[in-house]
Amino acid sequence: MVIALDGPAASGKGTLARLISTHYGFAHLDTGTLYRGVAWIVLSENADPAEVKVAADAARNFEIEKLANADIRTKEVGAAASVVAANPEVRAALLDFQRRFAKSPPNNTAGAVLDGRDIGTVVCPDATVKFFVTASPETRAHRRWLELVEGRSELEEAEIYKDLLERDARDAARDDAPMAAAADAELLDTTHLSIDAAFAAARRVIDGIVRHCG
Ligand SMILES: Nc1ncnc2c1ncn2[C@@H]1O[C@H](COP(=O)(O)OP(=O)(O)O)[C@@H](O)[C@H]1O
Ligand SMILES: Nc1ccn([C@@H]2O[C@H](COP(=O)(O)OP(=O)(O)O)[C@@H](O)[C@H]2O)c(=O)n1
Repeated sequence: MVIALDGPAASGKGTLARLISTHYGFAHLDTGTLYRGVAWIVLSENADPAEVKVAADAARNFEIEKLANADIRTKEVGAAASVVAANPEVRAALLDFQRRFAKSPPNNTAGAVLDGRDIGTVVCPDATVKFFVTASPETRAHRRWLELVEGRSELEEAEIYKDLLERDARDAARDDAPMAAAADAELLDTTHLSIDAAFAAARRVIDGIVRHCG
């Protein structure tokens, strides 16, 4: 069983994916880590994320273990991730790993949960359950600000808001696997939902589909 969660930055898809994976005992892959990882490697080589060949080489040689001590959650790495993610060669290099994870999750778990931007549309179009998780831009910026200020108190919320909108626009406008809700995705707007309430809503959808199928 595969559960796909897509949606814009800081909408809560990763939080939901982690809770779902723990609750159902499924393996979880945060696919944003792959794009952030490639971006981090490019930036650490002092190269430009927009350089097609450099980013493609980094993606082809990518190993998740290389990120052990990398700080990939920063705003700068997020912005560079959305630049390398628009490169079709980068996307092609990372596709196989994601599909293999979904098909044969590690530790033989009964299912896999993947979150990203194109899981329900491109990576796993046959996923059992698909969510498109959203929240208002103001809510998302506030959540990301709360998350980032812990380590980097100089960041302004307005700066984060601008960055999220730029990243969303780039992710939605690219030609290859743009961020989009699959036609059969459940829309989950978390703007006015606590984490617990969003998780309960997701569980109702999953349990309903599983009951219907099984
Ligand atoms: N429903 C919610 N209400 C309040 N905060 C939330 C909610 N969902 C997620 N968060 C918080 O918002 C931040 C971004 O969530 P995250 O799951 O990382 O988003 P995404 O994976 O979509 O980028 C995290 O600090 C998380 O704890
Ligand atoms: N399946 C995916 C996952 C991430 N990405 C890219 O990677 C960037 C970082 O993804 P992320 O999921 O870590 O970002 P957040 O939502 O956590 O801020 C996104 O802005 C996208 O450009 C993608 O293109 N496709």
